[in-house]
Parts: sequence; C-alpha cells; structure tokens
Amino acid sequence: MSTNDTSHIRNFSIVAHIDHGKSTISDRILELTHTVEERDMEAQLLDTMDIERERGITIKSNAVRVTYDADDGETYQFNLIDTPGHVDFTYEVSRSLAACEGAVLVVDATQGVEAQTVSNANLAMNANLDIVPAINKIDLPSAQPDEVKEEIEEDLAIPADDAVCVSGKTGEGIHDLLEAIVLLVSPPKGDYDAPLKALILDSYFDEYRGVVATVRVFDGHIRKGDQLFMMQAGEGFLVDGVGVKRPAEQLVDELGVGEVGFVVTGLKDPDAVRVGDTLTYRDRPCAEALPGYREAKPMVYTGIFPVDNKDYENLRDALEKLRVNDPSLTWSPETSVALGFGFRVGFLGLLHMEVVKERLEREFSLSLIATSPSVDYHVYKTDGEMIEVRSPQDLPDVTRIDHIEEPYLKAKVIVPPEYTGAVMQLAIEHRGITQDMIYLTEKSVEMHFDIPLAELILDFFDQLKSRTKGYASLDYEFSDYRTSDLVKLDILLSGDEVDALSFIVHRDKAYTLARGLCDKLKEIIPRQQFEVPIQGAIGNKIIARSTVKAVRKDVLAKCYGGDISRKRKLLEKQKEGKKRMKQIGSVEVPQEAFLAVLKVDDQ
Ligand SMILES: Nc1nc2c(ncn2[C@@H]2O[C@H](COP(=O)(O)OP(=O)(O)OP(=O)(O)O)[C@@H](O)[C@H]2O)c(=O)[nH]1
Repeated sequence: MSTNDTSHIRNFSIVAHIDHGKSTISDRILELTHTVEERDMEAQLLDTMDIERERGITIKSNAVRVTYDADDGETYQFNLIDTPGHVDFTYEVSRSLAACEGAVLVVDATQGVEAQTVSNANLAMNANLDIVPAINKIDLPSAQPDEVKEEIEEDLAIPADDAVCVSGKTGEGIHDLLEAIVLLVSPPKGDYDAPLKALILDSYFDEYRGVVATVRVFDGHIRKGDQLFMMQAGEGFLVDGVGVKRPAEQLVDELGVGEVGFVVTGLKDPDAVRVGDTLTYRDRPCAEALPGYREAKPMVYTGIFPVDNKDYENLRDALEKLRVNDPSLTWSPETSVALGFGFRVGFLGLLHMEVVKERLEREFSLSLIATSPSVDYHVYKTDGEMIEVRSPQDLPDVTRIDHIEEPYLKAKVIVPPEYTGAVMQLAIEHRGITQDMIYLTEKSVEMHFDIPLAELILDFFDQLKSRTKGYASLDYEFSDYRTSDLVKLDILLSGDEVDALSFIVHRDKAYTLARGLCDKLKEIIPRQQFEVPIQGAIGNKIIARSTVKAVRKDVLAKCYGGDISRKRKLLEKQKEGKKRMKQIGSVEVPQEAFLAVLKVDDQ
C-alpha cells in the first residue's frame, strides 16, 4: 500500500436519537472485528467515564480504530467515532462529523424517527457525509422495520433501500452493516506529501504526558519528533508520540493521511490546545486552516461553590482541567453572602450541568453546591444601558430596571397524534406559543413552538416524557430575545435573605413557585434545635411561607445498649452528613436545597 493510498480507510460516526442503540452497536462492531476479545468485552466499552456507564448514556465522543477483513478479501481500517445522542451534546456530534466521510444513522425499529434522528441526519447531510441507515433492535417483537424504512425516506429524504436491519443485542446484521460501510462510505482524500493539515477533534489532560489531542489528518502525516504548530493558538510543540485507540491506547509509527488517532503534545498548560484548531508543520505550514467549529454557546448558568471555602483554588484548577476535555465550559468568579466564593459556570443544558458537577466531585474529590439554574437575561436599565444577567444576585434594583428580555427557543416535538393535546397543554403551561403541526406519517406529528429557555430548563423534558408515556422526543435551538414580565423571587430563612436561593421567574408564576419552593424546602431542611421559618418574597412583600419545626436530633437515642463502637459509627455518620450541609446563618442547609426549584412539582 503506497503511503498515499487511502482506499482502505473508512472514517465514520455513529449517530442516533438517544437510546436507539449506538453504543451497543459499537460494542458489537468491536467484537465482530476482534478488536476486543470476548472475554474482555464489557457493555458500552466506548463509554469510558463512570458516569456514562452508570447512566447508560454517551457524553463524550470516542474514536477507535478497528481492522475489518471484508468479504472482498481486503482488509480495511475503520475509524469509528461514537457520539452522544442527548440534545445538550449536539456540538459533540458536529465535531465528530467534521472528521468523517460517513455516518451510520441508527434508528430504533420500535420507535422510528425521533427528534434527534432528524437533527443528526441534517447535521450529517449538511456535512456532505455518506449516510448508511441502520434499523436497530429488530430482535424485539414490536419492531417494525418496514415502517421505519418508510419514515426514513419520507421524514428524512434519505433513500432507505440500503438500510441495514440489525440487532445490537444479538449481533444479527452487524456483518452486513460493516459490508455496507465498506461499500457506501467514501475513502478519505488527501495528499501524504503535502504540508500537514490535521483537525484537533478532542483533547484531554494527562498528568504525565500533558495534553493528548485526538486528531484527524487531512493532508500530510505525523510522526514522533515532528515539530508541529497550532494555527489558531499560534503555539508549537514537539510530538512526543502518536497512537491509536483499539480501544486501549497503542503507539504507532505514524498517523498517515486520512487517519484518526492521538498526538502526545507534552504541553503542560491545559488551556494550550483548542479543540477545532488546525495542526500543521512548524517549518512547512499549510496554506490555510480548516474551518474549525462553531463555538458551543452556553444556555444555562449556575453558581458552583465548594462546601469548604478552602477548596476554592482547587475548584478553579479542576474547572481548567475539565475544559481541556470539554471546551464548551465557561465560567467567571462569583461571590455569594451565603456560600462564599465560587464560580458562575455556563452549560449547554441541564444534563451537561449534572455531568460536570458529578465529574468535578468524583474526578477531583470536591464537595460542591450548585445553585438553581438561570439563563442569560438582557436587562435594560432606566439609564439606557443593557446588562447581561446570569445570576439572580446581579439583577439591579427594580426601580432601575426598564424592562427585561429573556431567550426564547424554537422547539420541535415529534409525537404520536393522540398526544398532541397533552403536548399543547404542557407548552401553554410553560408559556409556549404553538406555531404549527405537521403530520409526518399517520403515526407521528411534528409540532413546533416558541418557548422561553427558562421554562424548558426546569422540568419540561420530564413532564413531556411522562405526559406522552415516553413517546415524545424533543429538539430545540435558540431563537431570539423577547420582553417578559420577570421578577426576582427571594427566599428568607429565619428572616434572613439567602442570596443563593433567589430565582428569576415570570410574575404570573411567582406565587405558585414560591409556595412550592417553601413546601419543598420544608421537606429538605432537617429539623434544627429551633424553629426555622421559610419565606418567599418579591421585594419587601412576603408571598409564601412554611416552617421547619424544632427538634433535638439525638442520634444516640436509638442505642440504649452500651455498644461503644456502634455509637462511634453513628456519630461518624452524623459527621459525614454534616459535611454535606452548609451553615447559613444559624441554619444548616443540605446541598440539595439549592436545587430545590428543580424538584417543585408542576401545579
Ligand atoms: N432488544 C434490544 N435492545 C437494544 C438493542 N440495542 C440496544 N439496546 C438497548 O437499548 C438501550 C440503549 O442502548 P445504547 O447503546 O446505550 O444507546 P445509545 O444510542 O448509545 O444511547 P446514548 O449513548 O445515551 O445516546 C440499552 O438498554 C440497550 O441494551 C437491540 O438491538 N435490541
């Protein structure tokens, strides 16, 4: 094989709506190609993070090299990039697609085309990729592959003759899928001898090797010892090693043209490498950089504070390290009277927020408090100035506010026709404005509405799922800013305002929310040795209240025997419990109180 011969390489992503089976299909591919021996096989092998495995979701894309002996007698190199399906992580999908020539579009044979199937198919088509439709879960009795084929043709305008029917569970059809990839996905094009042009599609920080970047080579090739240059960052480094994941890391002599693999940069500054940047030779640069990525814009902001104020610097460090791996993270310092020093962190959505908080706690052993999520409000002051407010604490005094604008989304819900009424009702309750409804097939309707982002980030998605028995799927994108009648709802504990519990809310909803919050906090805040009144207020006006009754919590009361070790254990346990509390004035408040607003039942 000449070095310029890329005819045996296939670079593809697997994309799908959440839970349609991408990770399971990837597992089967790894098995069938003997990339991983059966005895080493675990479910969701490419989901390397603990959180991914526990939740059964993919958060990060992962690139793996697989060798496939095809029916034509030739051996192919597949670079398989697994991608997340949740709407929060769409940016990860588009990043992966920029490194591929093809996409396997997985559709669940029992669910059919759903909202993210549509958006992922569009992303793949806009990136001019060759699409291989795969209809999954055909082992299930309720599978309807023929109808799903029809949906793929009608809803997505993708020819479904080539669709492969597979089961990620039993492995049926996976061989046909691999053959279809060989036939339908174009090999990469590029020039081995040209100046290097490689896209950085991911990177992570390793204590020993510094930043390790995952790259796709478009032109040229990379070897250990090469002097490379990052065109956007304007910085260079000496390549300390190149390799591929199979899925364990394996060093190779070079990453040739068209290939995907990793480059050990040795750079110790986690911020030095930017995802989307173009790598080239330092002394023989390519003429122009690759287009890179659209920057991921945060949608949701929360305050993140260490439970122990001494951890502030550790938290900053941890955020910086996480950003190498997750370039969509942004933050700025924030101070709260109640919680001390922390950061206001921007996220792509609520799931992203949960994942980041959990990673910070687990990977960096931090104990953290997150405050209720907020969006980016545009506040127009009476003096004509516009300020961006991402935290309720930053809202100016009402007398200085002329009006406030909030971000609206264009939301798309795909649902069986019998649930359109329920969805419309839900949209109205969340201040949504229905735009139109399109009957895609007899069994699915696409509904469009405009809805404030702030409503969507509370419990909209859970409600949507429960009111449609799980049938509805949701996708959304930013639309515009619109004026709304918004007020700041404050919560007072024992008469003192707790800034970290404040919330910006539509005036019409303030009363119900205040009542719900007071009741919820009453459940969450443990009884103290004195009575704790909880009040909800707008300005000086109290609009709701509840009370946590006093009690003396004697954990030893249960141990009437003289078993000292048991007593000690109980005391230890109580101490543990205390660590996860925050002392606010004289009241001990558990972490979850700060996110109580997410748990207030919809009225
Ligand atoms: N019966 C059956 N179940 C399947 C099949 N493929 C996947 N599943 C199940 O469907 C669920 C979702 O599969 P995943 O592979 O995690 O789905 P995913 O698309 O990777 O999900 P995200 O990574 O969260 O986007 C899991 O419970 C799988 O066990 C299949 O062919 N048949």
